[in-house]
Amino acid sequence: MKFPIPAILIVFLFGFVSATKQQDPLVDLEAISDDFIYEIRYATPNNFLGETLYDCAQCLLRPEVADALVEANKYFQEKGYRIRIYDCYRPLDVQKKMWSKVPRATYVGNPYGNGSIHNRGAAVDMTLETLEGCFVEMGSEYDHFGRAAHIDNYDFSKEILANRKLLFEGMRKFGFSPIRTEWWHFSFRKNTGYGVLNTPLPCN
Ligand SMILES: C[C@@H](N)C(=O)N[C@H](C)C(=O)O
Ligand SMILES: [Zn+2]
Repeated sequence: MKFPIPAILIVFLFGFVSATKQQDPLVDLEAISDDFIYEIRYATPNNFLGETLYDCAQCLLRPEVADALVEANKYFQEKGYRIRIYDCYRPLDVQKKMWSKVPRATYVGNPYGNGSIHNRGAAVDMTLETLEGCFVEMGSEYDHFGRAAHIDNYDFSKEILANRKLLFEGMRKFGFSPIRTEWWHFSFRKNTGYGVLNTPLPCN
């Protein structure tokens, strides 16, 4: 099949621009919006490893992922909720520590395989709370690695199922997909196009 030269050039340029864009540096979510609540668990010992893994509590994401999350948060705010962030970008070395404790790809991305979408700055772990700061029950604790966290488990009260529905529907509208085994984890679309990073969080 023959393509005219300008068409080939346009396809090439589009590919180049979008590949470059996907390697854009990470942005700090707090610098672009004041409307999130942060509880970065891996910056505290209150996590499944029981140790502090980050030197500071920051939510870094690829720019287009951060922008989409801001839009998702606006959507939830209109409904009386807001996003509480548990984790964003995660350096590959931290992923290795997690894997040494839980080497199960259903719950922790394999750092010796494709890595985690968190390592690419394109995933977020989060929940919802009301605008008054009240807890919204999702059926399990964050990082509970078991059936109570699975999104295809419907063995919950109507209230919990409604809360999960709100969460998943809202996130999907803005390009985020959940994973089957963790209700709190959302990966942004086209996520494997972003490179894996191992830069520590730039704490000042
Ligand atoms: C460890 C947990 N919070 C998580 O993010 N798991 C997914 C599968 C990941 O590591 O990418
Ligand atoms: Zn996650």
